[in-house]
Amino acid sequence: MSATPLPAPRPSPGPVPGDTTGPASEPLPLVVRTTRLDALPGGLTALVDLLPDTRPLSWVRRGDGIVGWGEALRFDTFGPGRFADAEAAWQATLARAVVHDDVRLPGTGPVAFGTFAFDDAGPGDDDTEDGPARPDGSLVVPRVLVGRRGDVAWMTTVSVTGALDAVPGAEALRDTRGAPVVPPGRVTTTDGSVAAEDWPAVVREGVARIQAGELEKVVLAREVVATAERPVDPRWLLRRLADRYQACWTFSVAGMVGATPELLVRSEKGLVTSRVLAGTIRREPGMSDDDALLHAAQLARSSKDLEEHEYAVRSVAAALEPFCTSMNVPDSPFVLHLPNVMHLASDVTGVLDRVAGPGGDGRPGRAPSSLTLAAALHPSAAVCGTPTVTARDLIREIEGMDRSRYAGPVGWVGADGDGEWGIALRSAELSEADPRHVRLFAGCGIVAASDPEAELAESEAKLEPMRWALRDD
Ligand SMILES: C=C(O[C@@H]1C=C(C(=O)O)C=C[C@H]1O)C(=O)O
Repeated sequence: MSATPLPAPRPSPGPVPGDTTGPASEPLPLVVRTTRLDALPGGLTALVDLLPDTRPLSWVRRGDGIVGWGEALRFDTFGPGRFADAEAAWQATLARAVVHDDVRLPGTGPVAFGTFAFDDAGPGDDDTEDGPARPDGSLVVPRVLVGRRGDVAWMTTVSVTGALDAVPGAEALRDTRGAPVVPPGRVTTTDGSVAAEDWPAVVREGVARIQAGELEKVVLAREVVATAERPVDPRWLLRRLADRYQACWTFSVAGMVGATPELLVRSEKGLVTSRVLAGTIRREPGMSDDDALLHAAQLARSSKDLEEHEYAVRSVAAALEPFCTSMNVPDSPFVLHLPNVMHLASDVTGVLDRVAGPGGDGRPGRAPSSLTLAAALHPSAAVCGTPTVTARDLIREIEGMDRSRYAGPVGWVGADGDGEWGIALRSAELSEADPRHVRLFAGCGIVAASDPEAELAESEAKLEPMRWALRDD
């Protein structure tokens, strides 16, 4: 973190509660109401199928999760203060919110979806002639949210007029049928800022720096730019990803879309979980289950992958430790099977320490929010390297790409601070300037024994989910 003064969060030009009352008066409170929904259809894509427009909000896995649309409130933040400013804006909003929550589960009541840049200082920090740079952090409170957790489904509406909206429910849902989802048509892809054939040289440089003793691990990424025949509708991507990548969290926030297998942090009722991934083997198309098991066994024994994994687990455990009274860090990873790759995976868990009450009177206070935890865990060695600052500096020096929000936290936070934040991997950033353009990203953990050509092949395998999601078949 740098010591430069932080820019204040800039509220977006979207509807802000204060707008209706003029500049001098207090902003109107958000009025939030959650009611149970009795008849939500089931299935892996049932939630994302509800989304009525091309600015969807989503956090869905195996048919459970939350989706939202409309923008009751949005906060855009910039630079190294992007997390703290977003948290402050969220707390200020909650302090004025009026909440009727009949369901009381994680994801009910007020919820903000968020997406944050990987780097404290991306090349996009300066405003351009076309307008202000893309924000480094965005929190979006939808006008309507629908969620499901097992047998329970709910709908939340958020009013910015200071009064309750009409009673939400099945009728309101029927009204949400919006613009049809349009497939992207023919898609062509081209190299991003570093051509695929030049990328192994970047990896080779990373290996050389590691072998020279500058650092132990660095995660290097590349991008591919896709151009579609028609504007890319994020709902097209969400439907395909939610259906095929069931073990992943299918997300969409402010133009960042993907299906990530990596959970930076979930915080729920005092328990925190992080699913750490590092160490990868490709799963060839058409590979039999027996062959997949052989590959999995090979991965579980690979000392290079186990080393990469160990760095990532240690970084997460070290970042969580100050917040926890007890933790469980598995001794050895399991193998997570995905349609395109297999990963070494560890679920790190902990019990949150209740920080002292505001008056220092010894009464239990509020635990840190999931957003604060995500900020503390970011960037883990799974997406940056070890040691963190050396790896981050090397990424800035040799990667040759603006990561933007790729590999940054993406997810949601609720009123009590509970929430879920993934790492924006297997992801794409939709262009605001031209909705036919999409940047796809993939990166690989590099250690002393890494082979640059094998890493290029691994990055291709990690691009596969988004390449496939863009397909028009
Ligand atoms: C950086 C990415 O993935 C990360 C790197 C991995 C690896 O190098 O083995 C595995 C999972 C992720 O933590 C990516 O998908 O872009």
